[in-house]
Amino acid sequence: MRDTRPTGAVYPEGVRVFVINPGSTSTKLALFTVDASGAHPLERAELSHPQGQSAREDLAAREPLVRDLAAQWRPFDAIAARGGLVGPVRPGVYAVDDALTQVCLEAPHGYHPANLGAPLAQRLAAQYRVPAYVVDPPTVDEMAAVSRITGVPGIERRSRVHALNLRYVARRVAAARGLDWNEAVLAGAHLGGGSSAALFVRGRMIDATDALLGEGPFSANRAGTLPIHGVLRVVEKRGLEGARDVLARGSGFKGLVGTEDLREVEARLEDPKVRLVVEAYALSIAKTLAALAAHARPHAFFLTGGAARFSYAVERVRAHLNWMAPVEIVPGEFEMEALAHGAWRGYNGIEPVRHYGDEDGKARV
Ligand SMILES: Nc1ncnc2c1ncn2[C@@H]1O[C@H](COP(=O)(O)OP(=O)(O)O)[C@@H](O)[C@H]1O
Ligand SMILES: CCCC(=O)OP(=O)(O)O
Repeated sequence: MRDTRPTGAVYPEGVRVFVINPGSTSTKLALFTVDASGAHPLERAELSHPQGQSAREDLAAREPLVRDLAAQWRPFDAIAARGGLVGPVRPGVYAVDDALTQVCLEAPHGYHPANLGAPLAQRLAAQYRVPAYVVDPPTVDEMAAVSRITGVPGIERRSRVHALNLRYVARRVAAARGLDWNEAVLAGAHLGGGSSAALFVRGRMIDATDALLGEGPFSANRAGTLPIHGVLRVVEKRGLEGARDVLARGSGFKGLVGTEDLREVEARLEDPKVRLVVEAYALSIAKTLAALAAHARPHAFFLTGGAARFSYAVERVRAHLNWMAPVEIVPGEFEMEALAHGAWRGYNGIEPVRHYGDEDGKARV
C-alpha cells in the first residue's frame, strides 16, 4: 500500500484523484491522473437533477452515485471536492477536516449543493484511507475594501462566485493571450445554474458578484440583481423563506420561461417571448462585466460555464462588449481539472495545504 501521506517529494507517476463536484443542476464526478504535465481524465460521469430543499435531501440523493463510482474507479490516491458556502476565505487548497465538513453541513453561511463536496469527500476519505481536499471554494473573497461598501450601513457586498472555474479560466485566458498573470486585468463570467462574475487584477480577484441571493446577471434558476421594491414585494407576498426559495431556485429562466435547462431555451428561440428573455440575459451579463471594468480597463473579457455553450446568447454578450475589449468564449467548465490539479498540488506538497478556520485561511477583509 503506497504511503499516501503528502510529502515534499513529487511522485514521478501520476497521482490518481477522485473528483466530486456537486452543482445546483448537476453532480459531476471524475477520476484523473495528475502529474507535472497536468490533469488527465480517466473517467467522467454527470448526473443532472433539480436542487433539493436541504443538505440532507441532496446528500441522500447524491451519495449513492458517489459511492458506487468510487468503488468502480478505485484505487485512487486522493479525493478533491468543490467547496461550499464557507464564509470569506482566501483562495487555495484546503484539507477536508471536521471544521470544514461541519460548516458545510450546518451551513451558517447559506446552503448550496456545493456544500456537499466536503462531507462526501470526508466519508470516502475515511473509507479509502486517502487525503481529501477542497480547492478555491465559492466564497473565496479578495475584494478590495472599496468594493464592499453599499448605500446601507452594515450591509456589505460579498463575493460568492464560481471561484474555482473563474480563477482557472482567467489564468488560461491570460496564458493564451500572452499576458503575465501578475500583470493581467481580466473580467469574466461563469454562466451555470448560477451566473457569477469577477474582476482579476494582477492575480487578485478584487471585485466579484454574489451568485446566490446576491447580485449579478440572472441565471438558469436565480434572480440576479433586483430592484429593492421588487425584493420587498416578493417577501411581502411569500414570506422570508418563500422569497429565499423562489429567488434562489425558482427565478431566472425557470421563472420566466419555465425551464432551467438552457438547451431547451436554445431550442425555443423562435418564440419572441423566449428570445426577448435571452436578450435580457445577455444584456445583464454584459452590464455586469462592463461595471467590473470600471475598476480598470480589461485586457479581455471571458465567458465560461455550461451555458457558455449557448452560442446565440454569448454572441449577444460579445456584441455588447467587444467595443471595450476582446471577448473570449471558453465553453463548459474546468472545475474538475482545477479540483484534480489542486489536490495534486496539496498531495505533493507543491502548494501549502490550508486549514479552514486557521489564520492562513481567513480572507484579508
Ligand atoms: N450545450 C448547451 N447549450 C446551452 N446551455 C447549456 C449547454 N450545456 C449546458 N448548458 C446549461 O448550463 C447550465 C449548467 O451549467 P454548469 O456550469 O454545467 O452546471 P452547474 O451550474 O449545475 O454547475 C444549465 O442551465 C444547462 O442547461
Ligand atoms: C454560489 C456560486 C456557485 C454556484 O452558483 O454554482 P452552480 O452554478 O452550480 O449553482
